[in-house]
Amino acid sequence: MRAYWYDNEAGDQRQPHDSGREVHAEYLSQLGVLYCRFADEKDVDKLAEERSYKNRDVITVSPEKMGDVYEEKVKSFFHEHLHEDEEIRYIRDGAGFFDVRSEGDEWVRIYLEKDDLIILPAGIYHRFTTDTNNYIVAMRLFKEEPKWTPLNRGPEVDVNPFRKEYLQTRQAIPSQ
Ligand SMILES: CSCCC(=O)/C(O)=C/O
Ligand SMILES: [Fe+2]
Repeated sequence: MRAYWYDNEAGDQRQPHDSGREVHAEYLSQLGVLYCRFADEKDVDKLAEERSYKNRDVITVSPEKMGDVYEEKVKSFFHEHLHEDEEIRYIRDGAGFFDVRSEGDEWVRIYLEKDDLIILPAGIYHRFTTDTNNYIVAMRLFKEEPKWTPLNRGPEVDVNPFRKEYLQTRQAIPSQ
């Protein structure tokens, strides 16, 4: 895992867009974003049990696996959105970028590779993209049935109760 401020330069989303300004895991945790490195899948079983995650699936995001819909899918993952549940992703192969909004509404880019696990809190605005290798395999954990429900950023979603709850719990974040 490596986290840094996104450079906001135009260009391919799959490029690193690395401003060179690093972000530490402690700051991510202030945003409610938790990171772990698990070499053993049993550690994920334990985490799933502790947090009452009953279901999981494995998604491969690549042109080989997805065919014609790959570009469309990557575009939809990169559209800024939130979920009403936590997003837990455990990377099994390949790599990709999760971008999360900071308390000042800037993008923090988090690069994840095999054995990295991330937990994004409900209500945080974020987006995802593969890197230039166009290949990631991720385990997705679900409390209930496997389902991906993004709520794209907009005035209605800004006042979504899960968004408001997220902002309330993050009120005391000092800017970095
Ligand atoms: C690599 S998992 C696919 C992306 C995804 O599920 C998501 O919610 C991105 O924000
Ligand atoms: Fe998401």
